[in-house]
Amino acid sequence: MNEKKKKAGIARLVELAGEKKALLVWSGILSTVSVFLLLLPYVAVYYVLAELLSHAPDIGAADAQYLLRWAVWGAVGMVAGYFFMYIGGMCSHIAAFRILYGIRVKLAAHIGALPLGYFNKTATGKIKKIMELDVEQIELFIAHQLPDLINTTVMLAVIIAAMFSLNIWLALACVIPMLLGFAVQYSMMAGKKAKAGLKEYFDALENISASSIQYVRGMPSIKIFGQTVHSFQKFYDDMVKYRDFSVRYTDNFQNGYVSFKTVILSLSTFILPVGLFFISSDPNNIAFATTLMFFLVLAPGITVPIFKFNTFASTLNTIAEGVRRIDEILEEKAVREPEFSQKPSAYAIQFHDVSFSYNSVNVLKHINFTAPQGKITALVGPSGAGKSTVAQLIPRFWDVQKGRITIGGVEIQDISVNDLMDTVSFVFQDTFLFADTLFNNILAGKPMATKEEVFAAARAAQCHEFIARLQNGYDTFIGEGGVYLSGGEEQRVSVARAILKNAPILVLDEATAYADPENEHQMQLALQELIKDKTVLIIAHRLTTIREANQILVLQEGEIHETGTHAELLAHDGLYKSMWDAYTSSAGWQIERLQQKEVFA
Ligand SMILES: Nc1ncnc2c1ncn2[C@@H]1O[C@H](COP(=O)(O)OP(=O)(O)OP(=O)(O)O)[C@@H](O)[C@H]1O
Repeated sequence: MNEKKKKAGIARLVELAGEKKALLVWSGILSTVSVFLLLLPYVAVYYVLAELLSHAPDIGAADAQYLLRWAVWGAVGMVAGYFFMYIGGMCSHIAAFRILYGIRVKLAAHIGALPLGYFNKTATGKIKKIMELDVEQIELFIAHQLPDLINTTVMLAVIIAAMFSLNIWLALACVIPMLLGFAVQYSMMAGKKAKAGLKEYFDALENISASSIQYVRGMPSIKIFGQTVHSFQKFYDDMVKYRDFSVRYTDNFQNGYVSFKTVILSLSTFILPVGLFFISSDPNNIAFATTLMFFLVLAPGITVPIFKFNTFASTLNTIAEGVRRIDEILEEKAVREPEFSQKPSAYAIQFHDVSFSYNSVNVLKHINFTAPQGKITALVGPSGAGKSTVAQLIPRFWDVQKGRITIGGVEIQDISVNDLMDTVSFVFQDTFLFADTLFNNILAGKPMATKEEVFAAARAAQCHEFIARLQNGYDTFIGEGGVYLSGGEEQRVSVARAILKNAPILVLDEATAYADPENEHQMQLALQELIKDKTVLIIAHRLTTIREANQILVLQEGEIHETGTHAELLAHDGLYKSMWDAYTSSAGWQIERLQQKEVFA
């Protein structure tokens, strides 16, 4: 009930800016000072006009000194105004980059604390767009538009006040059309329809960002199947949607904007008839003629701040939407950390009646098993049975909804995320290597490791030889601009990383998937080194790789269907036996080759 009202838009942006807003205040003050200075040339024009018109029949009688003095004041105002504007701009730029940095660090820290399950592929594009584009928009706004907003508001207020103090009728002739123009624009840019349109615009951009990442990643498949961009339906649809939306959006606002622009550019047209009406009734009123001329000079000058002001309505909406999306990430629930981390002293993994659903689709039902310390437990089963989900629950990709998972008797939610990550090593099917040297890629397993430790891990993972053959050895750069490794080589590098990390629990999810028969043997040697004395949970479709496991859990439709050793399960003649028969008949020739290799090894 007492929940603090959530701030939005600029107010939330200022909140996000935190203590860095002092510079923003300075920028605002300096901008305001510059406005007053930049108005000096207008004041000079007014007094010069007054002096000249008061000597209308004989302009040569005007006080030249007086005119010169005002001309100098006008010039001084202009130079000083630009100087203050420059300093104000510097302040706002420094503030903007600091705030930008602060927001990115905050986002990065929060993203780092999110459960690993959050990072599915769609989220990647979305996060990328928010961290790059939305944050960038905020930088532009703070550096340029916020000082302009202050500057323009003050300038308009002062000019309008001056107009009314000079002549109320001429001021009304100028201000009424201006207000009407704004009203039309505001109703279009700040109305519900515009906000909905903006949301649609941001969604369209996020979709394009996400689907373009998928498009680029999926390029090999698209090429192999000889298809075109049109065939990658999602990307194509998103681009069409964006195009149609942009045309519609522009079309909606075009009428309003053109009317607004026409009115503002023709302010003199409204001032002139009113002025002429008054002059006709009192032709000798020099003071009024001076004021009228001043209004006519001022009218084109005032259009610049008016146009700037006009863009703010849409900018404010854009910023509000950007800030909302940044908050969407910041509000994403981080992994809940225990108040006091308990470190397990033993490393058997136990699932106690665990059930789990993704978005209310139940994928694991009442899972109970123990993966004993120092032993190998294999998870097998048909595709979609829930094997990876079981494995991913251990390092808390997601938290279980029912039941408990313990390591050495300690519930995983009572172990701090850092300690849990130190306890568990993961080797995935899709290895992620950083765009860095091979040495640093292995070092990531234990950042404080010595060179010798890194080399020893690489030797144990059977990758030392191929690394040594590369021209730059361990200093070879991986990825863009460097060398590309085969899938099997990449997997061995990630095994080297895991060997270096030397965590007591090891989860291998299809870790040998990319190994061909030639390097499968090497991969097996690497894994044997890695799993020594560890609690190992291994998922493999190649059933030959898990024959020696101490226990095999057979999963089907989210339930443990059978448990036993390879021999026991074959004797049982159930699901495992039929999987084994299917596997060995389809892969028979490969097994023969591997067995031959094992004999000769
Ligand atoms: N992030 C996710 N969001 C929603 N559903 C998911 C997610 N990940 C997996 N699923 C679903 O959960 C079920 C189990 O998936 P899981 O990947 O655990 O199975 P698996 O046995 O490892 O399959 P495979 O052998 O094909 O890798 C599947 O129906 C899958 O579609």
